Amino acid sequence: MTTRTSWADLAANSAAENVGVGSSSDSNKAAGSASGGGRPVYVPPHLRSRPPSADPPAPTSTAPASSNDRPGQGGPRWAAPRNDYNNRSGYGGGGQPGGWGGRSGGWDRGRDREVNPFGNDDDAEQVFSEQENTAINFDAYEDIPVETSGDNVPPPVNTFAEIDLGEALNLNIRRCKYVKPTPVQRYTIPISLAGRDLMACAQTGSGKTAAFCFPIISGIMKGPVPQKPVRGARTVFPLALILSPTRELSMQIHEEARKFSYQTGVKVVVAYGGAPINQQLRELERGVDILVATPGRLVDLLERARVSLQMIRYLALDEADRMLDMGFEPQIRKIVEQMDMPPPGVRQTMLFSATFPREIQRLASDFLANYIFLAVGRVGSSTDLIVQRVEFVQESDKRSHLMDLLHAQRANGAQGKQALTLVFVETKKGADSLEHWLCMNGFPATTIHGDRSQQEREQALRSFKSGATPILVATDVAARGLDIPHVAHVVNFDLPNDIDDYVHRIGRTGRAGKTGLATAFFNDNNASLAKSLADLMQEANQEVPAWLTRYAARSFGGRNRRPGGGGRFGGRDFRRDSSFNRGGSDYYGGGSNAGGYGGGYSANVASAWD
Ligand SMILES: Nc1ncnc2c1ncn2[C@@H]1O[C@H](COP(=O)(O)OP(=O)(O)OP(=O)(O)O)[C@@H](O)[C@H]1O
Repeated sequence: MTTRTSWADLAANSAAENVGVGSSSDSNKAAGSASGGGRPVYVPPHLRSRPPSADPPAPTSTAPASSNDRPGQGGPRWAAPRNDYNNRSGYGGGGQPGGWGGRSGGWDRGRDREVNPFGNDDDAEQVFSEQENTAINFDAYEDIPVETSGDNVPPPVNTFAEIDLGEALNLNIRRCKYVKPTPVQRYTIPISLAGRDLMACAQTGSGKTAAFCFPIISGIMKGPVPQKPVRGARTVFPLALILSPTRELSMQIHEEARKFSYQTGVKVVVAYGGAPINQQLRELERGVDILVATPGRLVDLLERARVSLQMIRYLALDEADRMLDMGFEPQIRKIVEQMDMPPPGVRQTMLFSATFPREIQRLASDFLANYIFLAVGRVGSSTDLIVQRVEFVQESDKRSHLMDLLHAQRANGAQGKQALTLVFVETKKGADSLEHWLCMNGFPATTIHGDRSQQEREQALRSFKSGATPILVATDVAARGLDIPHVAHVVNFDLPNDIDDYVHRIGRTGRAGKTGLATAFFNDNNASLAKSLADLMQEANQEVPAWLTRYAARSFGGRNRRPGGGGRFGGRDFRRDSSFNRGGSDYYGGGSNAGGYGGGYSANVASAWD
């Protein structure tokens, strides 16, 4: 069953492509803070922004300390690069008489100059610098199937230039070297700018982060200056809330959003668990327009009355299906429904994921008003770009099999090029023990899981990204959202129980138009996954081993079994399902924009989700 030769070729090709045709150099830093393998100690975002001593002093302000103050909005910030929002009342004089006006782009009140998030001091970059190529492979997306449904869906755009995002944001898009919008961006940005609620399902690695960040930043830039409600002096009132399920993903979104909002006057702050809350509180007090947070830490901040959601205009849930599954749903309901957030229809709500099971769509619809459903891509991941292999490996043989793969990868890997391998395991203990074993056998590995301290998690991620430790053993904490360039190979050492988790895991490679390789070890313990795995692979034009097909045919009753065959991925609006009986047109509005792809897809998704 071993396919060492062909596997090795694939790994080598994938490695070469991942290294040689890397994604944006900026994106390498996007995850955070986290890059910079040479740095011994993690420096939290707010400390990274400490002023150089030569910085000019912060301007004096006579304005009251409103947490939503946007520094610089009255002055040269708007004057220099942009002239498109000059006529907005409020962004200038108003309640902030010259308060921040003296600062050219990006001065932060009471402290220092806005640190340039594009600054290129990242060690991780140097490892790959020769090979960096910032272009996303759009050819891979040319004929991508797209479906929209809902009332009056705004038409998509083809270029960023067609959209009035504002000059400062456009400049940052160019700094990110985004030449044109990805398909999910082409559709979602006009929808969001039109003020519509949205449930968007698009493949892993296809640019969803920018898809929700751009309209939020642009909307805050253009929107009226908020009047801070009278409340506890230390309560802050963000205008936008972006929730994500893991700390590392929140950090990554924060870093991305900081780049997009550089010199726009829009202030982005992150709050997540495992890090000292006092530092985050201090950062919040300096002003926040967009708060990126994990649910647990946000609840803490809300209960301390240090954050109020009263002024929220935009709510985005990244990995929304995960945020609404059993683990997170109570917290999310508390945040969205039981605190002081404006209701659906008043705020604008955007939900994004690569997977959207029907049951979760139903739950999610509670948070939305007259929303548009968007599905980009045929399946729940850019699986055409990811070569998927599944090998039958008994539990007791997994380690030696992994060793074979790694040796083959090492032997066939492109000379001098560093390809990263991400190995998913079931348990935290299993992660530690596999990491130890790999290190003992001469393969530098590190691990990320929920039993490690936050500092250890961040250090592990930095070390992996930089290439210093090219193997990362992870639990599902690393399965979603993380955008790590140069991951050439994802190994499912232990397969997950849920096919959606598999989709997200393999999506850590093959991102932004690049190809990748995913290998799964399958044995009897995974029998319940056989059917959905075989269906997924078939749908993505992958070679399905005959033995897996036989397992699939035998697997009855597994939780992932999808009777009716065919696809099961999130490309269908549950409101269009015949079993959805809540008022039909009332609810769904009937305006379907489905199109752009043929019956195959529709037929497949029609049988989705039993
Ligand atoms: N328009 C664009 N042009 C070029 N690169 C882009 C563009 N938009 C996004 N990217 C890059 O594509 C990569 C993937 O983007 P992102 O992390 O937002 O994917 P995602 O859809 O959220 O994936 P996941 O489902 O895994 O969370 C990032 O490195 C990002 O910088």
